[in-house]
Amino acid sequence: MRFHYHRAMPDLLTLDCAGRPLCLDRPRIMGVLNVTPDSFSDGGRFHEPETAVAHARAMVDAGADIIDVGGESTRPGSEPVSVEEELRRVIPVLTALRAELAVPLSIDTSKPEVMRSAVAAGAGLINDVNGLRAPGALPAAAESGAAICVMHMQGTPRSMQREPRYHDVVGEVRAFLAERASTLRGTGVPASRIVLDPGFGFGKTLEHNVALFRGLPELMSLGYPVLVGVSRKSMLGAILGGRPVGGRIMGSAVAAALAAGYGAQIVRVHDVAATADALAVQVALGRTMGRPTT
Ligand SMILES: Nc1nc2ncc(COP(=O)(O)OP(=O)(O)O)nc2c(=O)[nH]1
Repeated sequence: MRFHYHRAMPDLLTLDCAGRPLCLDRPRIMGVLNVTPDSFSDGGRFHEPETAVAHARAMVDAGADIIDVGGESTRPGSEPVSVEEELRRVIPVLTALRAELAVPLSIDTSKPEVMRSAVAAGAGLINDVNGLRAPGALPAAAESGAAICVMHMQGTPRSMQREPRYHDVVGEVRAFLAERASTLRGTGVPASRIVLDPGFGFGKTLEHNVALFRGLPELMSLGYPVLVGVSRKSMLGAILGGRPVGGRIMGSAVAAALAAGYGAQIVRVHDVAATADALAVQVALGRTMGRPTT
């Protein structure tokens, strides 16, 4: 059975990361580098620039195509970090990574000041879990020249998991992402700089996350690359019968392969080697709904 190429999908095979292109001819791996003391699964492990750079290099060696540097935890119930503190955490790491690594770098932030400084320090993609909703975030991202990953979140990290509610989670998330993409395009940002992300675990119950995952083809039909981040998240813990964070590597790798099978172009993960294996098998044996089969 031939899978028809998404007509809505532009012939977009390269994400423009401000001079470091990310080719989307196959599923790509975004390696997570949390430079925080309190991230939900690896907080504090890479707090120092030296250890952060060493971990980033190891992720690239294991198959990461882009490194996502984050200075503020967005786990449920997390407290915001000041601009100054976030800059203190991420800028030295971005500066060192820019000099050491050839892959594109991403900054995981919602603050326009951090976006601007991070791009100046070498970030080629702005990853905003807040969907550019902070004052000044949209122009900062648009003017940066970097690629932009816009993610859906209901509420804020502090409150989002209290009582997530949707009438039609896939339809509502799709509409939000469509509006964000259209608004960015209206500022002159080309499609080649836009990535969309449904935001698994950000103001969603397990049922919402499952519906969104199975609804990925509807997000793909918007015609932009889709990024999926479920690595080590509590939705997998629930699916695995309450499995703690440290026991979710296999589940995360399987989910990454399934996301790629639905056509997601980028997966954001902590465990790069396991994910690289899972994606290699998926590409070799699986269906790729977002791309022609021959
Ligand atoms: N685009 C995108 N960015 C994200 N950033 C952080 C997290 C949360 O995971 P992690 O960074 O491991 O935890 P923390 O926020 O506690 O640092 N998830 C996503 C995601 O799903 N998509």
